[in-house]
Amino acid sequence: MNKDDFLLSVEGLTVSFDGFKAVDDLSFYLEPQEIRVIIGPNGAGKTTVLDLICGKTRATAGSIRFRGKELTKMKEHQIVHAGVGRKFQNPSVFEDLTVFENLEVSYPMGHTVMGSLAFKRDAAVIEAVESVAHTIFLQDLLAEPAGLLSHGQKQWLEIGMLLIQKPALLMLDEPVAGMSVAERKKTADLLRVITRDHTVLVIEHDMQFVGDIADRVTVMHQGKVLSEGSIDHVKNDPRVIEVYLGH
Ligand SMILES: Nc1ncnc2c1ncn2[C@@H]1O[C@H](COP(=O)(O)OP(=O)(O)OP(=O)(O)O)[C@@H](O)[C@H]1O
Repeated sequence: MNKDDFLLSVEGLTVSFDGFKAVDDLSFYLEPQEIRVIIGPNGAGKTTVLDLICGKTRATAGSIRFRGKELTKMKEHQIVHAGVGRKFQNPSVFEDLTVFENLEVSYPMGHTVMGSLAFKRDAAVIEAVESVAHTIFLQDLLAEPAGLLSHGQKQWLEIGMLLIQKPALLMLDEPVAGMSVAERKKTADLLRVITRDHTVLVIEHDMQFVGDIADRVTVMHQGKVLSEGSIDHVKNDPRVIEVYLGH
């Protein structure tokens, strides 16, 4: 694949915190519409990589190219605008608003929560909300306050709040943590649907789930790539077994 064909190219990415390199000369490449999962032991630098891509943390060195743009030079809101959506580990939905309203306020029209509630709903917004609600299995719960949803449903709603902004790259930090087995399975189905239009970068520890969703797996250790490839490739890599899977 030509380098320009990658959706995201991370090269030589490094960040030091008081001399400690949490991410150390890291390079990896994402193809359009792939699901990539980053795995690795605690402290390997996985979350920091997502922080660097979304602009929350500034790189010490290296480059993050996304659709021809250099993200390391951009501010967080510019990176969102460029098409990168990030979901953190804990769901942060608006508990007092309904499912419909949570999706509506996330629709990319620059509304504040109050401004958005006051404005007249137009057909395009309603259509987008209903379509996303269907994708995230909440089409029958549009009038339900988000605070009454299960933990798993809140996670899906938050994914929906990103989807409605149509990011080209969706980054999810441990999306199935705290979910039931049935919810994990539905989330795997959801991610497969999402990749028809989006590239997905996921951090995950649950190896069953990783095997269910990953096109490719990148294993991190001490801020670097330890191994990369299919789930079978990394599962059988003796270095991965030694530092991660064997524990
Ligand atoms: N802002 C920061 N300042 C100082 N050190 C940090 C900062 N952010 C992360 N670190 C350190 O960088 C290392 C990598 O942390 P990170 O959270 O990226 O690891 P991780 O692979 O996501 O781990 P986990 O699986 O436990 O979430 C850790 O040693 C952490 O303490």
